[in-house]
Amino acid sequence: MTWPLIDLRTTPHGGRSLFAFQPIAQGTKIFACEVPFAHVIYKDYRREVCAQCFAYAASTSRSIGDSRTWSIRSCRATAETVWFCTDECKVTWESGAIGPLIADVNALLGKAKIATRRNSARDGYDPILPNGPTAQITQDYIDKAWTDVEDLASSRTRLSAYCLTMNLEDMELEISRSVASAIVQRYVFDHRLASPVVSSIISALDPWTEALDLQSSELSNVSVRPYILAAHLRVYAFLCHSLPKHLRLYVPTARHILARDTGNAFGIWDGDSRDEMLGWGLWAGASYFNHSCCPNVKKTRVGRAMHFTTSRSVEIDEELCISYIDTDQTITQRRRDLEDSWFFKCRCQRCQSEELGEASPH
Ligand SMILES: C[S@@+](CC[C@H](N)C(=O)[O-])C[C@H]1O[C@@H](n2cnc3c(N)ncnc32)[C@H](O)[C@@H]1O
Repeated sequence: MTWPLIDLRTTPHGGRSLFAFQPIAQGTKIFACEVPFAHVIYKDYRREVCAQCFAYAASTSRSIGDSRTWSIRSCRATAETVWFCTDECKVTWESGAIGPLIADVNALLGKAKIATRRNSARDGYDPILPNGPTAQITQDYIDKAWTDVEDLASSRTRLSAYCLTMNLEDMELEISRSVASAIVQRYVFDHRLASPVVSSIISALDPWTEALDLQSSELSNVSVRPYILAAHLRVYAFLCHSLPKHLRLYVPTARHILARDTGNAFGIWDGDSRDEMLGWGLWAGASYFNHSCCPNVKKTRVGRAMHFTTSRSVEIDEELCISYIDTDQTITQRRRDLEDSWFFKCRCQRCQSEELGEASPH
């Protein structure tokens, strides 16, 4: 699928961004990404979220007493049980190559996590970090930590010893599942078990290459939240230890996926009201949209797909932006949200003119 109305260009203010190739009327669908390249639904929501279309059971229950979980399920001996909103979703999921393989892998990861619980005395220190967790964060420090964990993973004996006492946390298991879902997709495409759903912005790229082409936020993320590095190293070690051999080959790419997850992934929400975040996903092509505090594009999740529609008419060569945050806030709150969670200073037109207003004498 090609998208003739949009064009990827480099900006002076925010890396690459999408622009209008021609004037576009309000309400036009300019891009859709049919499936997430990596995703996870949080453990607590798995019975309530359809594994095929991500429909949330509680959104459809009309009165008190209505069931808030789905009852149609797929349970194969080798796989994690998953639930569906309709028989149609179940049939679609079961006839695809990717969903059942991800469920198989998730069953393995769930069992492997239980084995890591044997030592529950981690108390904040993890030998996987070089020089302890308080060292200054630089790119060299991060690179050294990754070299060390790759070295650990090169010996099955040392890796097993480490993993059996690592006490992987629940959120680290969720991150592992998300990375594993990308690895399964790569495996399926490489072995031609299914054709990739190509909905690329850069049409020559397959979804895997496109995901790895996204901007990395590794250094900014780890600098703001140093504990993320230890979590990512544990996820890497855990995946090297737990995945079957044919998938383990792809684990070296985990660092690149993890570096691109924060800063590019979208939350999977229950609906427009965004009361509950059910998990997250990486819709690779969709992450080329920059942010604006006065956006002209609206992002909507339609089942597994992300659709992008103009929210007003757009002129030729105008930048096409969504909003990453609540834009009803003041410039100070917006800046704080973008800098804390997205690690950048917003250079959109609204922020620039509000900045000038702040600077000018009253
Ligand atoms: C999801 S990516 C968007 C695509 C990205 N520009 C690229 O080249 O891959 C988000 C990153 O784009 C940049 N960005 C997005 N919106 C911006 C804005 N309004 N002002 C400055 N930088 C922005 C920031 O570096 C941010 O971390």
